[in-house]
Amino acid sequence: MPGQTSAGAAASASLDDQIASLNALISTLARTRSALPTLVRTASSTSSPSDRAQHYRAASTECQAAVRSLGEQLDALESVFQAVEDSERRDSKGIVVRAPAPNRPASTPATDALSWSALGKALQGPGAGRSGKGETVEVYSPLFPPPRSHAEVVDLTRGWQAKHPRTRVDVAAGPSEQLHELRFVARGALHAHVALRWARGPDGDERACEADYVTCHALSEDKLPFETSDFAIFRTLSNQAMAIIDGCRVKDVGVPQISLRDFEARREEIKEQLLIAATEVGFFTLVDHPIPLENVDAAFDLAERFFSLSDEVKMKTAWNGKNMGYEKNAQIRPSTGYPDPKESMQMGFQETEDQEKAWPAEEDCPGFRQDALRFMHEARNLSINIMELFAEGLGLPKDTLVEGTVSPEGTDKSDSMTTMRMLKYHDCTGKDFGEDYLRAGSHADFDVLTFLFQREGQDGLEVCAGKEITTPFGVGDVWTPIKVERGAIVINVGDQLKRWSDDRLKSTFHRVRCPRPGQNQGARHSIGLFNQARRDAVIQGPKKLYPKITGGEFLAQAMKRNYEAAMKKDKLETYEVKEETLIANKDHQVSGTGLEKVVAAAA
Ligand SMILES: O=C(O)CCC(=O)C(=O)O
Ligand SMILES: [Fe+2]
Repeated sequence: MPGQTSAGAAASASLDDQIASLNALISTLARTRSALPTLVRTASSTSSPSDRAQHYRAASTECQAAVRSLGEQLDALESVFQAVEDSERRDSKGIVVRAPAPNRPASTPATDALSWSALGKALQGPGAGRSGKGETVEVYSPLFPPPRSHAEVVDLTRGWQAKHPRTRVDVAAGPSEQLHELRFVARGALHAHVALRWARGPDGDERACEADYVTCHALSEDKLPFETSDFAIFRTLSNQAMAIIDGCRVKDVGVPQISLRDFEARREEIKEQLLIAATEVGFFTLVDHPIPLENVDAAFDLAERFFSLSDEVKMKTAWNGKNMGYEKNAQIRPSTGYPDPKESMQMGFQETEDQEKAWPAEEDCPGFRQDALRFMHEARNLSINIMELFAEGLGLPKDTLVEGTVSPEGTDKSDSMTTMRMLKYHDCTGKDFGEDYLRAGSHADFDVLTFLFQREGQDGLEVCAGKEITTPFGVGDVWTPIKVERGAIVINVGDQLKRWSDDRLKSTFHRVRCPRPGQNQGARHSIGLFNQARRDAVIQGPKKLYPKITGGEFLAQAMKRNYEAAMKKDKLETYEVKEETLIANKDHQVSGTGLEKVVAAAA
C-alpha cells in the first residue's frame, strides 16, 4: 500500500504549531480591532494639537504593528493550507485519501489472514448461536414484524431504501414457506452484502432472525494490494450494513454453547467463554461435560419414580419452608400471581434434623436418598469447576464462590442453602390453557449459579436474553426458547453471582411456557441444582459496588421483595394479580424461587 507522503508526515508533526499560529492570528485581529477606534477617537479629540499628535502617533504605531503582524500571520496561514493539502493524496483510483491524524495509534498492518471475508466475519461480532450446519452464527430476533404478504415486503423495503439511500434491497424468495430472506447490497466502489433470514415456527410464531452473512468485497477482489480508499469505503459500507442489522434486531445473541472438552488444557479458553456468555446473556449450555448421560437419565428415572407415588406418601415429606421437601401447585411467581402448575421435590446438602425429615422413607421410595445424593454430588462437583473459573475470571480468589456456597465436610452443613430440585410440570393433555399460560412464571433465580437438566422433547424453557429487562418481572419482553439438546446442561447466573460480580454478570429472566397446540402436551421433567450462598458467606464483588451482605440476609431481602410484589396489588403495575388470587394465597411463604404455600407446620 503506498505510504503517506513526507510532506504529509511533516504536516502532521507540526499541526500543533499551526494551530498555535492560528490562535495568535485571532488575537492579533482582536487587538487591531480595538486599536482602530482609539485612533479615530484621538483624531477627533478636542485636546491640544501637540497632545493629539502624540496620541495619534502612539495609536497609529500600534495599529500599523498589528496590521503588519496580521499580514505575516496570513502568509503563515498559507503553509497551514499547504500542510492540509499535503496530508491528502490521491490513490491510483483518483480518490482522495487523508493522512491519519497525528497521535493516532498505528493500525494493525494488513496480513493475509485479514481478507475481506475475514473482516466481514469479524464485523459480525462474537458468534453466539449455532446454525443448522453447526457453524457459529449470531442469532437475532426481528425487531420489525416479519412481513406476511408481498405488500408488506414492499412497504418494508421502501422504508429501508428511504433510510439507507445507498443501499439496494433485494428480497429473495425464501427456500420454503417458513424461511424468508432479505438481501441487501450496499452499493459503492465495494459491495456490502447482508442477508437476513428468519423462519416462522410451525405454530406461526416468528423464530430467530439471523444475519446470515455480512461480506464486503471489492469489484476486483483478487487485485492486491488494496488501496487505502478501499478500506475507507469498506468501513462506511460495513457500518451501513451493520446499521441495517441493528435496525432490525433486538439484541438477542442467542444462548451460547460451551464445550468442556480437554478441560485442563483449555481452562483459560473456557474461562473466557464463560465470562463472555455470562456477561452478555447470563445463560449458556454446557456440553462435553463429565456427567455421563446415563447418570442424568437415571436421575430422571428416579424423579419419575418419586413423583409416581401417591400424593399422600409424597406429602409425608412436605416442603418445610427451608427449601427442602415436596410441594404441589404451591409456588406462586409474582409475575403471574398463580401457582406454577407443577410439583417438586427439593433436597439440600445439610446433615441436619430438618433435612433428615425431608428425605422419603426407604420403604416408600427405596434407594431414593442414596441415588439422589449421588447425583447431587456429581452435579455439584461439576459446578465447583465452573465456579472456580468464574471466581478467577472476575478477579476474585479462586475459592471465593466455592467456599461461599459449599459447607465444609465434617460439619452438619447447617448453613448450606444449596438445593437440588426435581420438577414435574403437569401433563397438559386435553386441557385448554390460554395462550400465555406459563408452567413457570418469569423470574430470575436468587442463587449463584443454576445447573438445569432437561429431557429431550420436553421443551418450554425460554429466556429473555441479550436484552435488558424492561419491566420488574420481565413481563412483555422478548423471549428466546432454549430447545432441549440431549446431554447439554443449561446454566444460568443468579442474582447472588450478579452481585458478587459487581453487576458484571447478568441474572437473566426466564420462564417455562405451556406447550402450544401441536407441541408435546405431556408432563415436563427438569432437575435443577441451585447453588446458593451459604447463610453466613459474605457476598461482595472485587470493586465493592455493593456493601457486604451475607447469603442469609440476601435471601431474606429477595424473599421480602418477592412477597411484597406478589401480595401488594398496588405495586403490581406491570402484571395482574387478581384479588381472589391474593386472598386465596394469603397463607403462602416465599421460597428460593418464588412463593410457596405453607403446607406444613414446620417453621
Ligand atoms: O424447569 C425449568 O426448566 C426451569 C425451572 C426454573 O427456572 C426454576 O425453578 O427456577
Ligand atoms: Fe429459574
